[in-house]
Amino acid sequence: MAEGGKNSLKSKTQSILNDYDVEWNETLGTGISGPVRPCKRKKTGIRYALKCLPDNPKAQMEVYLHVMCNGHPNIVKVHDVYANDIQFPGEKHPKAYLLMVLEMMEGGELFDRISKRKRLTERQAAKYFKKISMAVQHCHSLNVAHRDLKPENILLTDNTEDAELKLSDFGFAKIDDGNLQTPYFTPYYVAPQVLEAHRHQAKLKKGIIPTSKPYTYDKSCDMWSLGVILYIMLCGYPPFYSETPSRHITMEMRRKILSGEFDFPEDEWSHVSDGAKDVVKSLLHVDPSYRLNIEDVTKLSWLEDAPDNELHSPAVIADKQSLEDINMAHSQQLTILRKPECPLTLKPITDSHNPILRKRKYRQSSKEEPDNPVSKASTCEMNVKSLRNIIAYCILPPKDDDESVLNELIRKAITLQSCSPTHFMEILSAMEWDGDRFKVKIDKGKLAERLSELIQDLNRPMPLESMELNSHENGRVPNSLS
Ligand SMILES: Nc1ncnc2c1ncn2[C@@H]1O[C@H](COP(=O)(O)OP(=O)(O)OP(=O)(O)O)[C@@H](O)[C@H]1O
Repeated sequence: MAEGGKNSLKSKTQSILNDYDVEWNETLGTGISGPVRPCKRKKTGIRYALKCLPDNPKAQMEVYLHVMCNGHPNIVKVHDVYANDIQFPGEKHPKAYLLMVLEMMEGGELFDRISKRKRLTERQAAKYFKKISMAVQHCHSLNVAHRDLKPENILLTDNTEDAELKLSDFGFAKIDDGNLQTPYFTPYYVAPQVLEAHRHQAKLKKGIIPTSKPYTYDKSCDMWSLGVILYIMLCGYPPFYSETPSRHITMEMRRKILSGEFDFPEDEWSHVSDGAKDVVKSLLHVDPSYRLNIEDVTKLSWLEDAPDNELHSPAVIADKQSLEDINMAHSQQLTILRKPECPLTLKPITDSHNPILRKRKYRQSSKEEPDNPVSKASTCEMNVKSLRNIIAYCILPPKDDDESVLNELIRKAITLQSCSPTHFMEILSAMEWDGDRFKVKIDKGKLAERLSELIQDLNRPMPLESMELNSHENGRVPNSLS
Protein backbone atom coordinates (compact mmCIF):
# COMPACT_ATOMS: atom_id res chain seq x y z
CA MET A 1 0.00 0.00 0.00
CA ALA A 2 1.19 3.50 -0.67
CA GLU A 3 2.64 5.75 1.95
CA GLY A 4 0.40 8.18 3.79
CA GLY A 5 -3.25 8.12 4.79
CA LYS A 6 -6.09 7.32 2.44
CA ASN A 7 -6.30 10.86 1.06
CA SER A 8 -2.63 11.79 1.14
CA LEU A 9 -1.03 9.25 -1.13
CA LYS A 10 2.56 10.21 -1.86
CA SER A 11 4.10 9.38 -5.20
CA LYS A 12 6.92 6.88 -4.97
CA THR A 13 10.16 7.46 -6.79
CA GLN A 14 11.41 3.89 -6.80
CA SER A 15 10.73 1.88 -9.94
CA ILE A 16 7.20 0.54 -10.22
CA LEU A 17 8.78 -2.65 -11.56
CA ASN A 18 10.09 -3.42 -8.06
CA ASP A 19 6.53 -3.81 -6.83
CA TYR A 20 4.37 -4.65 -9.85
CA ASP A 21 4.49 -6.82 -12.97
CA VAL A 22 3.05 -4.72 -15.76
CA GLU A 23 1.50 -6.23 -18.88
CA TRP A 24 2.76 -3.53 -21.23
CA ASN A 25 1.30 -5.14 -24.33
CA GLU A 26 -2.22 -5.51 -22.97
CA THR A 27 -4.87 -2.81 -22.92
CA LEU A 28 -7.94 -2.51 -20.75
CA GLY A 29 -9.12 0.59 -22.53
CA THR A 30 -7.64 3.61 -24.23
CA GLY A 31 -8.20 7.27 -23.53
CA ILE A 32 -6.56 10.43 -24.70
CA SER A 33 -3.67 9.85 -22.32
CA GLY A 34 -2.99 6.46 -23.90
CA PRO A 35 -3.75 2.86 -22.98
CA VAL A 36 -4.67 1.73 -19.48
CA ARG A 37 -2.86 -1.56 -18.83
CA PRO A 38 -3.25 -4.44 -16.40
CA CYS A 39 -0.62 -4.97 -13.74
CA LYS A 40 -0.17 -7.30 -10.77
CA ARG A 41 1.22 -6.54 -7.33
CA LYS A 42 4.13 -8.93 -6.83
CA LYS A 43 3.54 -9.42 -3.11
CA THR A 44 -0.16 -10.25 -3.30
CA GLY A 45 -0.85 -11.29 -6.89
CA ILE A 46 -3.79 -8.83 -6.95
CA ARG A 47 -4.54 -7.29 -10.35
CA TYR A 48 -4.75 -3.52 -10.83
CA ALA A 49 -5.11 -1.12 -13.74
CA LEU A 50 -2.17 1.11 -14.60
CA LYS A 51 -2.73 4.56 -16.07
CA CYS A 52 0.46 6.24 -17.36
CA LEU A 53 0.31 10.01 -17.56
CA PRO A 54 3.09 12.16 -18.98
CA ASP A 55 4.16 14.12 -15.93
CA ASN A 56 2.97 17.70 -16.20
CA PRO A 57 0.86 20.03 -14.05
CA LYS A 58 -2.37 18.70 -15.52
CA ALA A 59 -1.47 15.11 -14.68
CA GLN A 60 -0.36 16.14 -11.21
CA MET A 61 -3.71 17.79 -10.69
CA GLU A 62 -5.54 14.67 -11.92
CA VAL A 63 -3.64 12.52 -9.42
CA TYR A 64 -4.10 15.05 -6.65
CA LEU A 65 -7.86 15.37 -7.07
CA HIS A 66 -8.45 11.66 -7.65
CA VAL A 67 -6.51 10.84 -4.48
CA MET A 68 -8.46 13.54 -2.66
CA CYS A 69 -11.69 11.72 -3.57
CA ASN A 70 -10.26 8.29 -2.67
CA GLY A 71 -12.11 6.16 -0.16
CA HIS A 72 -15.67 6.31 -1.50
CA PRO A 73 -17.24 2.95 -2.48
CA ASN A 74 -18.38 4.41 -5.82
CA ILE A 75 -15.09 5.96 -6.85
CA VAL A 76 -12.29 3.91 -8.44
CA LYS A 77 -9.57 3.70 -5.82
CA VAL A 78 -6.03 4.92 -6.43
CA HIS A 79 -3.76 2.38 -4.72
CA ASP A 80 -0.34 3.72 -5.57
CA VAL A 81 1.31 6.49 -7.53
CA TYR A 82 4.82 6.28 -8.95
CA ALA A 83 6.90 9.04 -10.49
CA ASN A 84 9.22 7.23 -12.87
CA ASP A 85 11.06 7.92 -16.07
CA ILE A 86 10.03 5.51 -18.79
CA GLN A 87 11.30 4.95 -22.27
CA PHE A 88 8.59 3.39 -24.35
CA PRO A 89 9.54 1.48 -27.51
CA GLY A 90 10.11 3.87 -30.38
CA GLU A 91 10.95 6.79 -28.11
CA LYS A 92 14.46 8.21 -28.17
CA HIS A 93 14.71 9.21 -24.51
CA PRO A 94 13.08 8.27 -21.22
CA LYS A 95 10.27 10.64 -20.26
CA ALA A 96 8.81 11.55 -16.89
CA TYR A 97 5.53 9.77 -16.12
CA LEU A 98 3.10 9.62 -13.26
CA LEU A 99 1.91 6.05 -12.95
CA MET A 100 -1.44 5.57 -11.27
CA VAL A 101 -2.13 2.11 -9.92
CA LEU A 102 -5.91 1.91 -9.89
CA GLU A 103 -8.38 -0.59 -8.55
CA MET A 104 -9.06 -3.05 -11.38
CA MET A 105 -12.53 -2.69 -12.86
CA GLU A 106 -12.90 -6.07 -14.56
CA GLY A 107 -16.54 -5.42 -15.47
CA GLY A 108 -15.72 -2.68 -18.00
CA GLU A 109 -17.90 0.27 -18.91
CA LEU A 110 -21.50 0.52 -17.66
CA PHE A 111 -23.09 1.11 -21.06
CA ASP A 112 -21.29 -1.89 -22.54
CA ARG A 113 -22.82 -3.93 -19.75
CA ILE A 114 -26.27 -2.47 -20.36
CA SER A 115 -26.01 -3.23 -24.07
CA LYS A 116 -25.30 -6.88 -23.26
CA ARG A 117 -28.23 -7.21 -20.89
CA LYS A 118 -31.39 -8.85 -22.14
CA ARG A 119 -33.46 -6.73 -19.80
CA LEU A 120 -33.08 -3.46 -17.92
CA THR A 121 -35.85 -2.07 -15.77
CA GLU A 122 -36.41 1.48 -14.62
CA ARG A 123 -35.77 0.28 -11.06
CA GLN A 124 -32.34 -1.08 -12.05
CA ALA A 125 -31.55 2.14 -13.93
CA ALA A 126 -32.47 4.07 -10.76
CA LYS A 127 -30.08 1.87 -8.76
CA TYR A 128 -27.22 2.57 -11.16
CA PHE A 129 -28.08 6.25 -11.20
CA LYS A 130 -28.09 6.41 -7.41
CA LYS A 131 -24.57 4.99 -7.26
CA ILE A 132 -23.25 7.46 -9.81
CA SER A 133 -24.93 10.25 -7.86
CA MET A 134 -23.36 9.10 -4.58
CA ALA A 135 -19.92 9.30 -6.22
CA VAL A 136 -20.69 12.80 -7.47
CA GLN A 137 -22.03 13.80 -4.06
CA HIS A 138 -18.73 12.73 -2.51
CA CYS A 139 -16.74 14.81 -5.02
CA HIS A 140 -18.99 17.85 -4.62
CA SER A 141 -18.84 17.59 -0.83
CA LEU A 142 -15.07 18.05 -1.21
CA ASN A 143 -15.69 20.93 -3.59
CA VAL A 144 -14.33 18.91 -6.51
CA ALA A 145 -16.20 19.14 -9.80
CA HIS A 146 -15.53 16.06 -11.96
CA ARG A 147 -16.42 17.75 -15.28
CA ASP A 148 -16.04 14.58 -17.33
CA LEU A 149 -19.06 12.54 -16.26
CA LYS A 150 -19.70 10.36 -19.25
CA PRO A 151 -20.60 6.75 -19.89
CA GLU A 152 -16.97 5.72 -20.56
CA ASN A 153 -15.94 6.86 -17.10
CA ILE A 154 -18.50 4.75 -15.25
CA LEU A 155 -16.98 1.33 -14.68
CA LEU A 156 -18.01 -1.93 -13.00
CA THR A 157 -15.91 -3.95 -10.57
CA ASP A 158 -16.66 -7.34 -12.18
CA ASN A 159 -19.04 -9.21 -14.43
CA THR A 160 -21.48 -10.37 -11.77
CA GLU A 161 -25.07 -9.12 -11.40
CA ASP A 162 -24.32 -7.22 -8.20
CA ALA A 163 -21.03 -5.68 -9.37
CA GLU A 164 -20.27 -2.30 -7.83
CA LEU A 165 -20.33 0.72 -10.07
CA LYS A 166 -17.58 3.33 -9.78
CA LEU A 167 -16.63 6.68 -11.22
CA SER A 168 -13.15 7.04 -12.74
CA ASP A 169 -10.98 9.48 -14.69
CA PHE A 170 -10.37 12.74 -12.85
CA GLY A 171 -8.55 14.16 -15.86
CA PHE A 172 -10.82 17.21 -16.05
CA ALA A 173 -11.64 17.50 -12.38
CA LYS A 174 -11.01 20.78 -10.67
CA ILE A 175 -11.59 22.48 -7.38
CA ASP A 176 -14.77 24.40 -7.94
CA ASP A 177 -13.94 27.90 -6.85
CA GLY A 178 -17.26 29.23 -8.05
CA ASN A 179 -15.50 31.95 -9.94
CA LEU A 180 -17.96 34.03 -11.90
CA GLN A 181 -15.42 36.36 -13.43
CA THR A 182 -15.51 36.21 -17.19
CA PRO A 183 -14.19 39.58 -18.24
CA TYR A 184 -13.85 38.81 -21.94
CA PHE A 185 -14.74 35.85 -24.02
CA THR A 186 -14.81 35.04 -27.66
CA PRO A 187 -17.99 33.58 -29.13
CA TYR A 188 -16.27 30.21 -29.56
CA TYR A 189 -16.06 29.60 -25.86
CA VAL A 190 -19.36 30.87 -24.60
CA ALA A 191 -20.81 27.93 -22.71
CA PRO A 192 -24.43 28.20 -21.53
CA GLN A 193 -23.11 28.49 -18.01
CA VAL A 194 -21.13 31.58 -18.91
CA LEU A 195 -24.09 33.35 -20.42
CA GLU A 196 -26.29 32.27 -17.59
CA ALA A 197 -23.77 33.35 -15.00
CA HIS A 198 -24.07 36.88 -16.33
CA ARG A 199 -27.84 36.70 -16.08
CA HIS A 200 -27.49 35.21 -12.61
CA GLN A 201 -25.18 37.99 -11.47
CA ALA A 202 -27.68 40.52 -12.70
CA LYS A 203 -30.46 38.73 -10.78
CA LEU A 204 -28.31 38.61 -7.66
CA LYS A 205 -27.73 42.34 -7.92
CA LYS A 206 -31.44 42.94 -8.16
CA GLY A 207 -32.03 40.63 -5.18
CA ILE A 208 -34.15 38.19 -7.22
CA ILE A 209 -32.03 35.22 -6.08
CA PRO A 210 -30.92 34.90 -2.46
CA THR A 211 -27.12 35.23 -2.28
CA SER A 212 -26.87 32.31 0.15
CA LYS A 213 -27.42 29.76 -2.65
CA PRO A 214 -23.95 28.83 -3.92
CA TYR A 215 -23.76 29.04 -7.67
CA THR A 216 -20.92 27.55 -9.62
CA TYR A 217 -20.43 26.60 -13.22
CA ASP A 218 -18.54 23.42 -12.71
CA LYS A 219 -20.82 21.54 -10.37
CA SER A 220 -23.84 22.47 -12.46
CA CYS A 221 -21.99 21.05 -15.47
CA ASP A 222 -21.78 17.71 -13.59
CA MET A 223 -25.51 17.88 -12.90
CA TRP A 224 -26.22 18.41 -16.59
CA SER A 225 -24.08 15.37 -17.40
CA LEU A 226 -26.00 13.30 -14.87
CA GLY A 227 -29.18 14.30 -16.69
CA VAL A 228 -27.75 13.18 -20.03
CA ILE A 229 -26.51 9.88 -18.59
CA LEU A 230 -29.90 9.18 -17.01
CA TYR A 231 -31.72 10.05 -20.22
CA ILE A 232 -29.53 7.64 -22.22
CA MET A 233 -29.90 4.92 -19.59
CA LEU A 234 -33.67 5.20 -19.85
CA CYS A 235 -34.04 5.16 -23.64
CA GLY A 236 -30.70 4.30 -25.27
CA TYR A 237 -30.01 7.54 -27.15
CA PRO A 238 -28.93 11.03 -26.08
CA PRO A 239 -31.32 13.94 -25.44
CA PHE A 240 -29.52 16.36 -27.72
CA TYR A 241 -28.89 15.17 -31.21
CA SER A 242 -28.72 16.67 -34.64
CA GLU A 243 -31.11 15.98 -37.51
CA THR A 244 -28.03 15.73 -39.70
CA PRO A 245 -25.72 13.38 -37.80
CA SER A 246 -22.11 14.48 -37.77
CA ARG A 247 -19.04 13.61 -35.78
CA HIS A 248 -18.75 17.27 -34.89
CA ILE A 249 -21.03 19.26 -32.73
CA THR A 250 -23.30 21.03 -35.19
CA MET A 251 -24.77 24.49 -34.86
CA GLU A 252 -28.16 22.85 -34.62
CA MET A 253 -27.09 20.69 -31.69
CA ARG A 254 -25.41 23.65 -30.07
CA ARG A 255 -28.63 25.62 -30.34
CA LYS A 256 -30.59 22.73 -28.83
CA ILE A 257 -28.22 22.48 -25.87
CA LEU A 258 -28.28 26.21 -25.30
CA SER A 259 -32.03 26.32 -25.40
CA GLY A 260 -32.48 23.02 -23.54
CA GLU A 261 -34.51 21.64 -26.42
CA PHE A 262 -35.18 17.92 -26.03
CA ASP A 263 -38.20 15.68 -25.87
CA PHE A 264 -39.34 12.20 -24.85
CA PRO A 265 -40.26 10.31 -28.06
CA GLU A 266 -43.27 8.07 -27.54
CA ASP A 267 -41.73 4.80 -28.75
CA GLU A 268 -39.17 4.52 -25.99
CA TRP A 269 -40.68 6.80 -23.35
CA SER A 270 -44.35 5.89 -23.26
CA HIS A 271 -43.85 3.41 -20.43
CA VAL A 272 -41.16 5.35 -18.55
CA SER A 273 -42.62 6.84 -15.37
CA ASP A 274 -43.38 10.55 -15.04
CA GLY A 275 -41.14 10.53 -11.97
CA ALA A 276 -38.14 9.56 -14.10
CA LYS A 277 -39.00 12.19 -16.72
CA ASP A 278 -39.23 14.85 -14.01
CA VAL A 279 -35.75 13.94 -12.77
CA VAL A 280 -34.36 14.23 -16.30
CA LYS A 281 -36.12 17.57 -16.84
CA SER A 282 -34.85 19.05 -13.63
CA LEU A 283 -31.27 18.01 -14.40
CA LEU A 284 -31.32 19.26 -17.97
CA HIS A 285 -32.83 22.59 -16.99
CA VAL A 286 -31.21 25.14 -19.23
CA ASP A 287 -30.71 27.57 -16.37
CA PRO A 288 -28.17 25.92 -14.01
CA SER A 289 -29.49 27.83 -11.02
CA TYR A 290 -32.76 25.92 -11.40
CA ARG A 291 -31.04 22.57 -11.96
CA LEU A 292 -31.17 20.09 -9.11
CA ASN A 293 -27.99 20.07 -7.09
CA ILE A 294 -26.45 16.80 -5.98
CA GLU A 295 -27.96 16.95 -2.51
CA ASP A 296 -31.43 17.28 -4.09
CA VAL A 297 -30.73 14.28 -6.33
CA THR A 298 -29.67 11.94 -3.54
CA LYS A 299 -32.95 12.70 -1.74
CA LEU A 300 -35.20 11.92 -4.72
CA SER A 301 -37.94 9.43 -3.88
CA TRP A 302 -37.72 8.06 -7.46
CA LEU A 303 -34.34 6.49 -6.56
CA GLU A 304 -36.13 4.19 -4.13
CA ASP A 305 -39.56 3.74 -5.68
CA ALA A 306 -38.88 3.62 -9.43
CA PRO A 307 -41.27 1.10 -11.06
CA ASP A 308 -40.16 -2.24 -12.44
CA ASN A 309 -41.11 -1.53 -16.05
CA GLU A 310 -38.83 -2.71 -18.83
CA LEU A 311 -36.73 -0.18 -20.77
CA HIS A 312 -35.82 -0.16 -24.46
CA SER A 313 -32.28 1.05 -23.86
CA PRO A 314 -30.37 -2.29 -23.94
CA ALA A 315 -31.62 -3.02 -27.45
CA VAL A 316 -30.89 0.51 -28.69
CA ILE A 317 -27.38 0.65 -27.17
CA ALA A 318 -26.61 -2.88 -28.43
CA ASP A 319 -25.66 -1.32 -31.77
CA LYS A 320 -21.91 -0.73 -31.27
CA GLN A 321 -21.85 2.25 -33.60
CA SER A 322 -24.64 3.94 -31.69
CA LEU A 323 -22.71 3.46 -28.43
CA GLU A 324 -19.63 5.03 -30.00
CA ASP A 325 -21.72 7.92 -31.30
CA ILE A 326 -23.24 8.44 -27.85
CA ASN A 327 -19.78 8.57 -26.27
CA MET A 328 -18.42 10.90 -28.91
CA ALA A 329 -21.39 13.26 -28.76
CA HIS A 330 -21.29 13.42 -24.99
CA SER A 331 -17.55 14.19 -24.95
CA GLN A 332 -18.12 17.00 -27.40
CA GLN A 333 -20.97 18.43 -25.40
CA LEU A 334 -18.80 18.39 -22.30
CA THR A 335 -16.17 20.33 -24.22
CA ILE A 336 -18.69 23.06 -24.80
CA LEU A 337 -20.13 22.99 -21.32
CA ARG A 338 -16.93 23.08 -19.31
CA LYS A 339 -16.33 26.60 -18.22
CA PRO A 340 -13.45 28.17 -20.12
CA GLU A 341 -10.60 29.26 -17.92
CA CYS A 342 -9.82 32.93 -17.65
CA PRO A 343 -6.54 32.90 -19.62
CA LEU A 344 -8.36 31.21 -22.48
CA THR A 345 -11.24 33.61 -22.40
CA LEU A 346 -9.11 36.73 -22.43
CA LYS A 347 -8.56 38.17 -25.83
CA PRO A 348 -4.87 38.17 -26.73
CA ILE A 349 -3.47 41.65 -26.91
CA THR A 350 -2.71 41.11 -30.59
CA ASP A 351 -6.43 40.81 -31.28
CA SER A 352 -7.55 43.73 -29.28
CA HIS A 353 -9.55 46.49 -30.91
CA ASN A 354 -8.80 48.77 -27.98
CA PRO A 355 -6.70 51.60 -29.55
CA ILE A 356 -4.56 52.07 -26.42
CA LEU A 357 -3.62 48.42 -26.28
CA ARG A 358 -2.93 48.40 -30.00
CA LYS A 359 -0.69 51.41 -29.65
CA ARG A 360 1.18 49.75 -26.77
CA LYS A 361 1.56 46.61 -28.84
CA TYR A 362 2.88 48.63 -31.75
CA ARG A 363 5.46 50.35 -29.51
CA GLN A 364 6.55 46.99 -28.13
CA SER A 365 7.04 45.42 -31.52
CA SER A 366 9.13 48.34 -32.80
CA LYS A 367 11.52 47.87 -29.83
CA GLU A 368 11.82 44.13 -30.11
CA GLU A 369 15.16 42.49 -29.50
CA PRO A 370 15.83 38.76 -29.32
CA ASP A 371 16.26 38.56 -25.54
CA ASN A 372 13.93 41.32 -24.55
CA PRO A 373 11.30 39.94 -22.12
CA VAL A 374 8.63 42.00 -23.86
CA SER A 375 9.58 40.34 -27.10
CA LYS A 376 9.36 36.94 -25.39
CA ALA A 377 5.95 37.84 -24.06
CA SER A 378 4.65 38.69 -27.48
CA THR A 379 6.17 35.50 -28.88
CA CYS A 380 4.15 33.66 -26.24
CA GLU A 381 1.06 35.59 -27.31
CA MET A 382 1.71 34.41 -30.86
CA ASN A 383 1.94 30.83 -29.59
CA VAL A 384 -1.25 31.19 -27.65
CA LYS A 385 -2.99 32.77 -30.59
CA SER A 386 -1.96 29.94 -32.88
CA LEU A 387 -3.30 27.44 -30.33
CA ARG A 388 -6.53 29.40 -29.97
CA ASN A 389 -6.98 29.27 -33.73
CA ILE A 390 -6.77 25.49 -33.62
CA ILE A 391 -9.21 25.33 -30.70
CA ALA A 392 -11.67 27.58 -32.49
CA TYR A 393 -11.46 25.42 -35.59
CA CYS A 394 -11.94 22.22 -33.57
CA ILE A 395 -14.99 23.54 -31.78
CA LEU A 396 -16.66 24.98 -34.84
CA PRO A 397 -15.29 23.21 -37.91
CA PRO A 398 -16.81 24.40 -41.19
CA LYS A 399 -19.43 22.24 -42.91
CA ASP A 400 -17.04 21.23 -45.70
CA ASP A 401 -14.26 20.37 -43.24
CA ASP A 402 -11.68 18.09 -44.90
CA GLU A 403 -8.99 18.38 -42.20
CA SER A 404 -6.55 20.18 -44.52
CA VAL A 405 -7.22 23.53 -42.82
CA LEU A 406 -6.72 21.97 -39.40
CA ASN A 407 -3.44 20.36 -40.51
CA GLU A 408 -2.27 23.70 -41.85
CA LEU A 409 -3.14 25.48 -38.59
CA ILE A 410 -1.22 22.84 -36.63
CA ARG A 411 1.84 23.03 -38.88
CA LYS A 412 1.82 26.80 -38.45
CA ALA A 413 1.46 26.50 -34.68
CA ILE A 414 4.42 24.08 -34.53
CA THR A 415 6.66 26.64 -36.18
CA LEU A 416 5.55 29.28 -33.64
CA GLN A 417 5.76 27.24 -30.44
CA SER A 418 8.66 28.37 -28.32
CA CYS A 419 7.09 28.60 -24.85
CA SER A 420 6.14 24.98 -24.43
CA PRO A 421 7.03 23.06 -27.59
CA THR A 422 7.46 19.73 -25.80
CA HIS A 423 3.97 19.67 -24.33
CA PHE A 424 2.44 20.75 -27.62
CA MET A 425 4.21 17.97 -29.48
CA GLU A 426 3.23 15.47 -26.75
CA ILE A 427 -0.42 16.32 -27.24
CA LEU A 428 -0.09 15.93 -30.99
CA SER A 429 1.80 12.66 -30.89
CA ALA A 430 -0.67 11.19 -28.37
CA MET A 431 -3.26 11.80 -31.10
CA GLU A 432 -1.01 10.21 -33.74
CA TRP A 433 0.26 13.31 -35.52
CA ASP A 434 2.95 12.13 -37.92
CA GLY A 435 4.61 15.51 -38.41
CA ASP A 436 2.35 16.48 -41.26
CA ARG A 437 -1.13 15.14 -40.50
CA PHE A 438 -2.99 12.84 -38.14
CA LYS A 439 -2.68 9.16 -38.96
CA VAL A 440 -6.15 8.47 -37.59
CA LYS A 441 -9.47 10.31 -37.38
CA ILE A 442 -9.20 12.44 -34.28
CA ASP A 443 -11.71 13.68 -31.74
CA LYS A 444 -11.47 17.44 -32.30
CA GLY A 445 -13.24 18.16 -29.03
CA LYS A 446 -10.49 16.36 -27.17
CA LEU A 447 -7.77 18.20 -29.07
CA ALA A 448 -9.46 21.49 -28.18
CA GLU A 449 -9.56 20.47 -24.52
CA ARG A 450 -5.91 19.50 -24.43
CA LEU A 451 -4.84 22.74 -26.08
CA SER A 452 -6.98 24.78 -23.70
CA GLU A 453 -5.16 23.10 -20.84
CA LEU A 454 -1.81 23.79 -22.45
CA ILE A 455 -2.73 27.47 -22.63
CA GLN A 456 -3.63 27.36 -18.95
CA ASP A 457 -0.27 25.76 -18.21
CA LEU A 458 1.48 28.49 -20.18
CA ASN A 459 -0.38 31.21 -18.35
CA ARG A 460 -0.72 29.87 -14.87
CA PRO A 461 1.76 27.35 -13.52
CA MET A 462 0.37 24.97 -10.91
CA PRO A 463 1.32 25.66 -7.28
CA LEU A 464 3.18 22.37 -6.89
CA GLU A 465 4.10 22.95 -3.29
CA SER A 466 0.43 22.69 -2.38
CA MET A 467 0.39 19.06 -3.48
CA GLU A 468 1.17 16.04 -1.41
CA LEU A 469 3.03 14.40 -4.27
CA ASN A 470 6.80 14.11 -4.00
CA SER A 471 8.82 16.04 -6.47
CA HIS A 472 10.81 13.48 -8.39
CA GLU A 473 13.61 15.70 -9.51
CA ASN A 474 15.85 13.71 -7.20
CA GLY A 475 15.96 9.98 -7.14
CA ARG A 476 14.06 9.44 -10.38
CA VAL A 477 14.33 5.88 -11.57
CA PRO A 478 14.54 5.50 -15.31
CA ASN A 479 12.68 2.44 -16.54
CA SER A 480 13.67 1.39 -20.00
CA LEU A 481 11.01 -0.65 -21.73
CA SER A 482 12.56 -0.77 -25.13
N1 LIG B 1 -9.47 1.08 -13.19
C1 LIG B 1 -9.72 0.61 -14.40
N2 LIG B 1 -9.96 -0.71 -14.58
C2 LIG B 1 -10.23 -1.20 -15.83
N3 LIG B 1 -10.27 -0.44 -16.94
C3 LIG B 1 -10.03 0.88 -16.83
C4 LIG B 1 -9.73 1.46 -15.55
N4 LIG B 1 -9.54 2.78 -15.74
C5 LIG B 1 -9.71 3.01 -17.04
N5 LIG B 1 -10.00 1.87 -17.71
C6 LIG B 1 -10.28 1.74 -19.15
O1 LIG B 1 -9.45 2.65 -19.86
C7 LIG B 1 -10.23 3.65 -20.55
C8 LIG B 1 -9.50 4.97 -20.51
O2 LIG B 1 -9.32 5.34 -19.17
P1 LIG B 1 -9.46 6.85 -18.70
O3 LIG B 1 -10.82 7.33 -19.08
O4 LIG B 1 -9.10 6.95 -17.27
O5 LIG B 1 -8.35 7.51 -19.59
P2 LIG B 1 -8.24 8.97 -20.19
O6 LIG B 1 -6.99 8.97 -21.02
O7 LIG B 1 -8.31 9.97 -19.10
O8 LIG B 1 -9.54 9.00 -21.09
P3 LIG B 1 -10.40 10.18 -21.71
O9 LIG B 1 -10.07 10.12 -23.16
O10 LIG B 1 -11.80 9.73 -21.41
O11 LIG B 1 -10.04 11.46 -21.04
C9 LIG B 1 -11.58 3.64 -19.83
O12 LIG B 1 -12.62 4.08 -20.68
C10 LIG B 1 -11.72 2.18 -19.44
O13 LIG B 1 -12.22 1.41 -20.52
